[in-house]
Amino acid sequence: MEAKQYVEEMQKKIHENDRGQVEYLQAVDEFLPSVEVFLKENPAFIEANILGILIEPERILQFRVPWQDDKGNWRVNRGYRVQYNSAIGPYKGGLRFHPSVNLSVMKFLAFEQIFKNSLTGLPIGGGKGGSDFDPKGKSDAEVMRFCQSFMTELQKHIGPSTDVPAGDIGVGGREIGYLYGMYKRLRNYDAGVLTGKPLGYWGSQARTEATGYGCVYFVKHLLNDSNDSFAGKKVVVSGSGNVSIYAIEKAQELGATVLTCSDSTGFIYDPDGIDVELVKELKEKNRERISKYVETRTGATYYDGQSVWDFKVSYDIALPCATQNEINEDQAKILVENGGKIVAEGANMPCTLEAVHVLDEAGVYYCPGKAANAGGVAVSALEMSQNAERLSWSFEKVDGMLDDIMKNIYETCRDTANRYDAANNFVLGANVAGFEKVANAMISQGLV
Ligand SMILES: NC(=O)C1=CN([C@@H]2O[C@H](COP(=O)(O)OP(=O)(O)OC[C@H]3O[C@@H](n4cnc5c(N)ncnc54)[C@H](OP(=O)(O)O)[C@@H]3O)[C@@H](O)[C@H]2O)C=CC1
Ligand SMILES: O=C(O)CCC(=O)C(=O)O
Repeated sequence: MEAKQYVEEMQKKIHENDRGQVEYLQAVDEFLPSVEVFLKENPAFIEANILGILIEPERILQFRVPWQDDKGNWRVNRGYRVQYNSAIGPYKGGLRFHPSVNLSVMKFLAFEQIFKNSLTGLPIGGGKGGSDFDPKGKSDAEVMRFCQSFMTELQKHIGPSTDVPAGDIGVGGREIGYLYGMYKRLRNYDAGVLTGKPLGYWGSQARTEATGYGCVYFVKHLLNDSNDSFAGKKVVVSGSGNVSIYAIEKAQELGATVLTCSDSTGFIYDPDGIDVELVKELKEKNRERISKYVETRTGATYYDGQSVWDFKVSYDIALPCATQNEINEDQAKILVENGGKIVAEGANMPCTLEAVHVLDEAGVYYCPGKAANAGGVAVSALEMSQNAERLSWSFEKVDGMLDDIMKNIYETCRDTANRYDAANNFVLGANVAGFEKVANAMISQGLV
């Protein structure tokens, strides 16, 4: 069968089988057409029906999570773990606690994680999990009881050599601590079962910073290719969580001015450059709304209920770091009109397919999340290595390794795109390079 026909048949089948799973189908629709060039050159993969097998998750777990709130009421949420592909290593990927979590969101994230993890060059397979539990507005005790109940079930399915969860939206050091404590109680000591652990007990230096820093390192290497740098650049960032904070910090350290940050209620415009220490205090420490920023920084403006991506202001680089589908087609047009030349995704799938098309047409360098935000999971894999050898490496060592890994990912995407006469098509580069390694591993293992 011809590669084109094979890919189209796969797309049709998945749309029939998983009707209504909007985010998941979007991720698949981005991926499948871009590996056609590779399959054309390698028909043996078509004969092995590699896509048909790869596209089916190895296992999907769904479970109930009962927990008691501070008033003694019993509540229940839905828990998930999608163990998508283990061809190159144990399932690896974060846990998301957010009311928007459903099976489609979990599957899209786990699917993208397969190729992201492959791109890191480290031995990690793809998985993702989470719950529709909303930690916002809950007391520490409520979050703790939820995490303990969640782990009571999840522990049956994970382990340092089988599946190693970490954080994502709504899951930071506090949640990882509660989850780890419960795992340890039920299964005895196993430091490597979760990553993103606090530094006091088996966490890795630079894991907190890794996704945001890594995203900026990816862009740094892209800029280096044309003898350019972050110095003097204007940057817009969305979100004010883990990824955003450290993307802002590193971009400013490299000489850029970051003009914006946001949360789900509105955004901040600070023409003098975002005060990242203030954002850390508000969001990481006090769990406040970002609107509080302007109480301290009076030169900044808060735009209530509005998106950064509707804002008209001149900038060079956009780093969407909040959530999926935050930039639609119209907003991509505004981004281009604003002068944006590079979009690097700190978040997973923050641009719709239509938005990506607008950016491509305008010649914007579009760096997809599975490449640009791979620094977080890469340092998670380094945390696993440190846990296994019962050692802790220095911040400088881990940060240096992160920079090298991001350079390697950037060059792999660039060179793979060039190999298929698709210069600067980092979607093709990331998908083909990530896929090739996983597909080869699956075939050599007998496609089981
Ligand atoms: N943490 C990591 O290591 C990695 C994270 N990512 C991705 O980066 C993104 C951000 O994750 P992370 O920083 O860890 O998460 P956090 O929970 O730390 O922060 C998320 C930020 O995004 C905002 N946000 C979340 N959902 C929405 C929404 N529906 N609309 C508008 N704003 C929203 C939040 O605002 P509010 O506080 O109001 O909810 C918050 O500012 C996600 O796409 C995640 O999958 C990718 C790779 C690794
Ligand atoms: O650190 C990890 O294992 C997971 C990070 C993650 O969830 C992601 O890359 O989207």
